[in-house]
Amino acid sequence: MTPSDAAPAGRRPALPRSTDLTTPQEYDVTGATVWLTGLPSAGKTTIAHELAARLRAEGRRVEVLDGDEIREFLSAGLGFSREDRHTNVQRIGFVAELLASHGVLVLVPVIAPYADSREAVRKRHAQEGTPYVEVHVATPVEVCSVRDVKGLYAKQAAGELTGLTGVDDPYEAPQSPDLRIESQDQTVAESAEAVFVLLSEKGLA
Ligand SMILES: Nc1ncnc2c1ncn2[C@@H]1O[C@H](COP(=O)(O)OS(=O)(=O)O)[C@@H](OP(=O)(O)O)[C@H]1O
Ligand SMILES: Nc1ncnc2c1ncn2[C@@H]1O[C@H](COP(=O)(O)OP(=O)(O)O)[C@@H](O)[C@H]1O
Repeated sequence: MTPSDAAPAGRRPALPRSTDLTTPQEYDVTGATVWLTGLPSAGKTTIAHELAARLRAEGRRVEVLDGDEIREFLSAGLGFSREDRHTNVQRIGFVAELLASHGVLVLVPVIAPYADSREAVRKRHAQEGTPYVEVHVATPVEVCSVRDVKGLYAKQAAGELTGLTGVDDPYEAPQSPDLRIESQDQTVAESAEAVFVLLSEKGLA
């Protein structure tokens, strides 16, 4: 590596400028992690997929790191204790940052209930110089429990499940997210559009 190739402190080296990449856009484009935090049934997954479709239509490379899929593979064996949730969130944050550092827009619809876990992910991104955006899907628990997409609120109420985030397990709401979405007052398209506008304003979409 020559001195001119050296990366700024804390940043992994950029891809070398070589002729074997098909187009300059492949490495000039800025990636980012967009973390959608909120209660079960808040709308995180739905907004992520709506936004992903919109971004792909604009020609962006997008990955959705879905919480359920991650728990099936990368975080197989982890439960919902505070420690396991922290480990899960750090693993997802690690993968998200890697992808984002290579120009991918990474959408992460994962509860991430603890402020210190989210802060650690934000710090990792800052250390690597990778953009990180926090979106709080702030749907009230009363609305989430009526939606109850996976039947978890009903199970908790029936005594078949304990430790449900926002009911009998903590959810530490972000104090100053980059965006707060009140999904109970919006259509899915409006919620996704709000994130898209934010990304555009930040030069990330
Ligand atoms: N006890 C309890 N509390 C909260 N959520 C629960 C629980 N048990 C199962 N689930 C379902 O697990 C889905 C994935 O959780 P996450 O990986 O996003 O959670 S965490 O960030 O590790 O806390 C999460 O998905 P979403 O509903 O999409 O949020 C829940 O449906
Ligand atoms: N503005 C909105 N944004 C996102 N979801 C919404 C909105 N309005 C209604 N919904 C509905 O709420 C439910 C949210 O479910 P889901 O996306 O799986 O939540 P989560 O991933 O947060 O657990 C879906 O049935 C979705 O259609």
